[in-house]
Amino acid sequence: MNKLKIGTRGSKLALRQTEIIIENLKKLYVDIEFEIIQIKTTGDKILDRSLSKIGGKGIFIKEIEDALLNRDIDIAVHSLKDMPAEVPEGLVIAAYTEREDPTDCLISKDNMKLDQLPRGSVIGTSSLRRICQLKALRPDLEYKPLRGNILTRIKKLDEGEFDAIVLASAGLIRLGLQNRIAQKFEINEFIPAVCQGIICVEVRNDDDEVLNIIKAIDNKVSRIIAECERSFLKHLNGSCQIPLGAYCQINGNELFINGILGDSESGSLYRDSMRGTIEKASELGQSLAMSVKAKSLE
Ligand SMILES: NCc1[nH]cc(CCC(=O)O)c1CC(=O)O
Repeated sequence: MNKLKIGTRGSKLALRQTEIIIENLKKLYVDIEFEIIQIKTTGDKILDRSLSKIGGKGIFIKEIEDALLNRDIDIAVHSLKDMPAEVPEGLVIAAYTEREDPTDCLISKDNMKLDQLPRGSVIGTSSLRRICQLKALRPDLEYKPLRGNILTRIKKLDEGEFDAIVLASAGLIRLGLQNRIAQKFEINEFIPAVCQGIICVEVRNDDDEVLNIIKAIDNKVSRIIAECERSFLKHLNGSCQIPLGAYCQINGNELFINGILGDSESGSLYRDSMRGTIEKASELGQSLAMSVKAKSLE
């Protein structure tokens, strides 16, 4: 292998994340060349509707997976939180990165924190998970949809369309924009998206040569976190249409996962947590899914 073709979206964050993967690979393989191939996905093309309204799973992923299956690229780099729970036949996640800061954060006019925003302030976010959790803290604010890549969203805030917006801290940190963060939400009080902050590398599962190269940069802790949180996602049949979030922490052999399921109509939030050993990662994610589901049906 002398050249690796890497498929990615063309947003600044996607390209920075691809650079991170290349940096990790370059530490181990000095002779491999990298070619970056930018691919537009449905999520990049449709910008006037919420993800919850576009519907479907993997709208930032599908076209890149097709390129992988067609052998137009050798590997694909994705934000793991954008990946559906089921990976298509013929593909496999060969590596996860160390998790970047998993919190959600507030970016606001005059750097106001959530509890300093005047009643009626306009918050920009299209995420049902974020809206449910924000409404529980500030039912007196107004919530308006906001789509587009991170720089577009910050621009809309700066132009006065919103008083505050909520983003993943990881994306801002990766783009060197952490100085814009007014407040990071307390992680177990404001549960992140499943696998927020983790980047993954997807490969064809019959491509042994590439698989061997990529497996070398796999982070084993992130792999266990992904197994647990994505099992929670899978058993709730998760997509952008359902407000849900999970946060798994590993301490040695011990695993702790906190999860929420919301009801967009009523705004109710159902939460629970599970504790166990890392060998039971996927069972714990499943039990947690069953528990919050049962609470939501009570
Ligand atoms: N849905 C878009 C998306 N996918 C991953 C991230 C952030 C980076 C990450 O979670 O690793 C973002 C932007 C955001 O939610 O602010």
